[in-house]
Amino acid sequence: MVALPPAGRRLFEKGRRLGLHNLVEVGKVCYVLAVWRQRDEGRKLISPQDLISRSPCTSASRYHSRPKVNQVPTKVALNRTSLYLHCMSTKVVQGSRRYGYEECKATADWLLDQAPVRPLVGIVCGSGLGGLADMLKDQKIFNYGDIPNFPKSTVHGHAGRLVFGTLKGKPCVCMQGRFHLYEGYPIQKITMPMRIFKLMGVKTVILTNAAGGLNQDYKVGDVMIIKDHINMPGFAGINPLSGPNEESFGTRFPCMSDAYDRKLQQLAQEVGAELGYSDFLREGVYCVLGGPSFETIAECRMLTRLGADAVGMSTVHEVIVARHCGMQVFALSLITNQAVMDYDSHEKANHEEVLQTGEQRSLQLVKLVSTMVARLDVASDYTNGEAHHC
Ligand SMILES: O=P(O)(O)O[C@H]1O[C@H](CO)[C@@H](O)[C@H]1O
Ligand SMILES: Nc1nc2[nH]cnc2c(=O)[nH]1
Repeated sequence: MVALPPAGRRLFEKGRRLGLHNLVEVGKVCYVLAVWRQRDEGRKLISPQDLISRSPCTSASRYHSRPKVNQVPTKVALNRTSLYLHCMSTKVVQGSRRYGYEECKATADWLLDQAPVRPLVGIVCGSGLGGLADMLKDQKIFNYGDIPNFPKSTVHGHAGRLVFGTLKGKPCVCMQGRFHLYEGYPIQKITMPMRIFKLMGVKTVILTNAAGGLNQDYKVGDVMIIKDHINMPGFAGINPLSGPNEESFGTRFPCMSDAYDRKLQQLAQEVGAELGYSDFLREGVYCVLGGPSFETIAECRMLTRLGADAVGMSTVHEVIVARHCGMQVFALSLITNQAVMDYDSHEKANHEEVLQTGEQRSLQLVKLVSTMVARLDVASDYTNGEAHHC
């Protein structure tokens, strides 16, 4: 065993504590930590691409005569001469920079390398609303479990697949399944896909969710255009932007009074009216709670008094992160159940009813969203028009 410099030794030990006994065989390696011997270089965390482009004669690249971009060296030799390399799982990296730019970039690059299109529109499917992804043409599907750094879906009704394709000619990416606080993931992790969307070139994010109707005028099956939100966990300091600000994504103190794009709300109203959906199309305020327990009667009454029209366990965290990095946001709630407000009621909120309502309204939601996407005025930063296709 060669003598490692202290920084390298600490990382090596940390990797072992995390169970990475054979670093050489860590499959989902996304980062390479290069510890340079030269004092003035210090410690550097670099992406595989950087490593490959910057140091063509490292032991890693020598081992794999010419590693492809995004192909992380699977075997790393340690040598005394100039460079010590360690392949680390993101677990190790998390300790210093949690779900930051580098991890998001590595995942975005990994996806773009294989995706058929550079998406301009990102869609998130709520509980039971995964059918939205089926409308994409020329699909390329990634299971979440195969995507570096991506969490896995654990909730019934969230398939756990990222689907690329085109919708009415617009390049899209669709999350067939999202992540929730109650699944036990850190809030930064559940919102990470928004930053990955951004880095892939997404301009507009369309989020859908299943929600309980608090507004007494709402009926099961109504579709609510979200015009504003109440971030209940945020009141307790649970906000995806807590911690050091990632300046490369956005400002420390992002504005939220314009979170939901007004023009897109208008477009949804117009499209809804044209499709004959006005009877069940609403506009209101969505309140997020942590879940997974549904609300008590007293909680529902309180939320109504606070001005919420619908309650759920998602979306708001994603919206905050999407707005922080400058994407345009539109969101819809499908009212899958009536929140129970009355002690005489025998109704009980349950996930089966949520999924069932999703299925029943699926067609109309698909039509509404796809017609909106067809009319979206999105343009790519990737200059010439053809660049949407990779
Ligand atoms: O918000 P989505 O993901 O649509 O799911 C909603 O439905 C589930 C409860 O039935 C909760 O996860 C709630 O947040
Ligand atoms: N918190 C919450 N989430 C939901 N998702 C679908 N229905 C509900 C509900 O009634 N309450």
